[in-house]
Parts: sequence; C-alpha cells; structure tokens
Amino acid sequence: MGRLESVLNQSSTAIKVKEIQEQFIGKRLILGVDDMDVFKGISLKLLAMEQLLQQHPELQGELVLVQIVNPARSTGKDVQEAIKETKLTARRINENYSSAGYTPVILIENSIPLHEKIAYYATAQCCIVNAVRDGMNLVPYKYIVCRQGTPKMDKAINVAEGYSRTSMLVVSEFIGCSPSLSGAIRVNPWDIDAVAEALHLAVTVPDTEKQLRHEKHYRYVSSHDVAYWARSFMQDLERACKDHYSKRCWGIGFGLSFRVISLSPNFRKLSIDHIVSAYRRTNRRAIFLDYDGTIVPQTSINRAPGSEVLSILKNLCSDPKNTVFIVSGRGRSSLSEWFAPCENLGIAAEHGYFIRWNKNQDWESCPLVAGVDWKRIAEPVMQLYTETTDGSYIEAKETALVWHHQDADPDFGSCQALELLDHLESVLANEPVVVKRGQHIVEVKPQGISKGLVSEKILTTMVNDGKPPDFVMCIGDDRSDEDMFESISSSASSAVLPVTPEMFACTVGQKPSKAKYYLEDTSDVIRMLQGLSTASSVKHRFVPQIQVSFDSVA
Ligand SMILES: O=P(O)(O)OC[C@H]1O[C@H](O[C@H]2O[C@H](CO)[C@@H](O)[C@H](O)[C@H]2O)[C@H](O)[C@@H](O)[C@@H]1O
Repeated sequence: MGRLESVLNQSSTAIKVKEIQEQFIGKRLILGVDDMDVFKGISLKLLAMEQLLQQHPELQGELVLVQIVNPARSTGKDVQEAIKETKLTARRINENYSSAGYTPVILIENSIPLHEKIAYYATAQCCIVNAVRDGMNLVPYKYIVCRQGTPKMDKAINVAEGYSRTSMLVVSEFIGCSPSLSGAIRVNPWDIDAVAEALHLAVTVPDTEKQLRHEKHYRYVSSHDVAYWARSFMQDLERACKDHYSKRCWGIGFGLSFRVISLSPNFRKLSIDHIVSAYRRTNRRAIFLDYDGTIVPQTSINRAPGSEVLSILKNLCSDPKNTVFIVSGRGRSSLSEWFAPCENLGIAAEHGYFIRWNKNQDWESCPLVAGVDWKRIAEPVMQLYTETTDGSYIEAKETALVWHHQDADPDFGSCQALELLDHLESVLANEPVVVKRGQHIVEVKPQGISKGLVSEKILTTMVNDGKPPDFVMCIGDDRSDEDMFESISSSASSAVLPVTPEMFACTVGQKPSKAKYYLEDTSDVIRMLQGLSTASSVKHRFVPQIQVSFDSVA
C-alpha cells in the first residue's frame, strides 16, 4: 500500500492522470490489467464488452475498455493464439462500434511505466478481472488503493477536500481474492451474458452505492496489510502447534487416503479387564450404544443384528442394574423390529427424535421440531446428485433425508458428497435443519436433535428417578456419536450428575475423537460387551437363591 501511495504522490503520476482525464473526457472508463496468458480470460472480457455495446446502444460512444496487457511470460503456441484472438476481437469491436473521437477498446500491449499504470487505476470508474484460473491476483487491491488516492494527488489534480471516493469491481469467482471482496460483483468468466450484465451494473449504479462499495473495500484492504497477514499466520501456526509435543502422531491409510493424525497421549485402547472390573463394582449403569459401525460392521450386507449381538443385549438389559439404549440415526421401524427380542432395551431412533424406554412403552417424540416442509427443497437437490452419481440413493426417514454413496466410486462419491453438503447448506440456510456428513452419507435432519441430547435426557431421568448412574458407557464410531461423548463428559462435570460416575466414552477405530478410549472395530466392541454380559450373568448365577423356610425348622 505504501509503495502505491508513494507512486500516487509522484508528480509524473498526477500529470498522467490529468492526461487520461482529458483524453477520455465525457467517457466512462473500464480498466483491465492482465498478463498475456491463456488463463486471464481477456478474450472473454472483450466478448462481454461487445455484447454490452450491442445490447445497450446508449453506451456506444461513451464506454471505453482500456486493457493493459503485460507482455506474455511464455512463448508457447497457446499464448500466441490468445494474443491473436485478443487482437482480432478488439479489432472487430472497434470496427463495429467506433465513431468520431471514440474507440471502444484500447489495447495497451507494450510495457508501460508503473506510474502510468497507477494513473489508469486512479482514473477508471470500474476495474474487471476476468481470469478463468488464477492465484490471488492483486489487481483489485491495487485498484482500490489507487481509487482512494492521496491528499498530495488530490491537490495535484484539483480534487476537493472530503470528496467521496468510488470504485466498482467486477471479479471472476475463480480468483483467490474474490471471497475477500464483498462489495465486488462476482462473475463466472465463461458466462458472457453475466459478465456483460455485471459491467452494465457496475457503470450504471448510483454514486452512493459506488461509494459504499468502495468504503467497504478500502476498509478491508487498509486493515489487512502485510503485518496483519504475518500476525494471523503466526497465530494459526501457534494454534496448530499448541500441545504438539505432548501429542502422538500416527500415519494411517494408504495411497491417496494416507494421512497423519495427532492424538492425545491420554487416548488409549479400552482394556476389557479394566471396564469389566468397574462394571462389577457399580450398581446403576447407563449404557449407550450406537448401531452402524459399532455393534454391526459398516460393511455388512445384512444390516440386521446377528444372534450373538441380540443375545448379549438381551442379557445386559435383563440385569436390573442396567439402563441400556441403542442410540442410532436409523428409523424406529427397523430398529424396533430388529430388537424385538430385547424387551427391556431402550431405543433412540433418528438421532433421538423418537425415544422408547422399552418394548412395552410408547414412543416419545421431540416436541421441538417444526414440520418437514424443507424436504421439498432438499429432495430435488439430492435427486440431482443421485442422477449424476452412479450407485448413490436417497433414504427418506420420518424426520430426515439421507443421501447414501457407499456403493458409488469411493473418490467420486466423496467429492460429490462434499459438493452436495455445500449445496444443501446454501439452499436450506433459512430452514430449521442441519446438514451433516456421516459414514458415506450426507444427512439433513431437524435442528435441535442430537445424540448428545439423548444421553443427557436419559441421565437426567435416571437422576430424577432416584437412580443417579455410577457407571456411564458410551460407544460409537461416527461424527454424530461425538455429541454423546461430549455430552456425557459435560454431564459428569456439571450439576446433572450428583456424583461422578465411572466414565467410558469409547470410539471405534483409532482416530481423533472426544472419547478417551478406542476399540479397534466392531469385533472388539462385541468382545467387550460379551465381557460385561458375562459379568452380569456370573453375578446372577452366584446370587444365593436360597429360600429359608421356617416351617421346616423343628
Ligand atoms: O447412528 P447410526 O446407528 O450409526 O446410523 C447412522 C446411519 O445409519 C444408516 O446408514 C449406514 O448404513 C448404510 C447401509 O444400510 C450405509 O450405506 C451408510 O454408509 C451408513 O452410514 C442409515 O441408513 C442412516 O439413516 C443413519 O443415519
């Protein structure tokens, strides 16, 4: 900024500004400054200018595009073609729309001194950067600083004190600085109609709007200087390195999915002996189990629980010391059908929208949620991604919609999922829903529903019933389960639980998690649950069932 301001202060710059003002008196100036490169979209810009003049004859004779073309940095065939195309298009526009004293497109192809370039920046009413691919591109920032000018420049060109500055920017959405320019008109450079329209808007909006946009831009550019960037970079670095030395790093995955994760040294494998001994010592236990990826492998074709799982759960539920819940994103009909043999099992379905304490009780549903009108917006968007992603499909639940891509090509499916997530978040921004990523799914579900609230509700009910838990175990593999891990640990440290129970938050797979423990896979989980189940059975077996009959005592 300082460098630009010092050039603005040079008398040679003021002289050039006056010269340009005189040359273009009564005209409106649009400026482009680009290297001659196939990616800069110069021809597309010229086509948009041509369309603008054709659609708005009132601008003919008045609107001028000055395109400064810095010499090409390479000499390849593609660059030569871009130069040829640029010249041909400029010539065609000038042949069709020039008049006495008016040339609509001025190409400046030779390299010009910095002060001249800055004089053009300072004079142009609008600046356009139309690159189809680029790095940061600093042209918009330079333009803003030059439009702000300096007191010395104002004096030299007779600008009154307190004169309100204006600047209008049309920028390609594909350049790095685009997201930082909230007052710019953003365009897709390939869309010539849209670029022509943006240029029209830029030159015709009232001055008050041009001033507001300029103020916004100048505030940003002047506050985000080199020192700001250096400071924020250092802060990011410090944050990323915080606790770095106390963490353990692991390389996981193969090929393109290889990544390094850093885990806290407190994160450790759950020892079955350790949890079984805590289980034995305790009398009021709360057990929360996620379904997919936790007690049933993510990859299994048959999604119903096997007989081993059912028998373990049945045994755990029949221990009067236990309150056992399946907490799942799945719908209530399949869960209640699958777990019909486990009469005492609690089920929280659709992430807790529906809760049932045991088979004999009715389903409670969350009173918070407004209707599901949002499905009319979300479904067509999901449909679009289903049509373009082979192997994907939509699952409609009572309160949620899920887009599945487990059977699609893994890389393509993941890319599509990220795009869909973004797309849904923008179209549903005003709806009472959240859009979440899960294992091979993108799910839209009501706001205010989470597995964390389920565990909180169950623990609170146990406390209110006079059975504050002294053992809490929660196992899950997915992002939605992290809410449960967080919730049980905050319940333990807050007033929800009067005494701190033995806590076992456990994720499935070694990965960054809010859980303190991990188990490798579903087989490990089943083995551990089997250990607990055996502990319950053994106790039952050894509880003396002796009936003393006093009648028999003589
Ligand atoms: O909370 P969970 O018990 O882990 O349930 C989460 C989702 O489970 C189901 O999807 C999962 O199984 C699908 C196969 O049936 C698989 O294609 C997908 O990748 C898994 O995420 C269920 O269909 C979803 O509605 C649940 O939200």
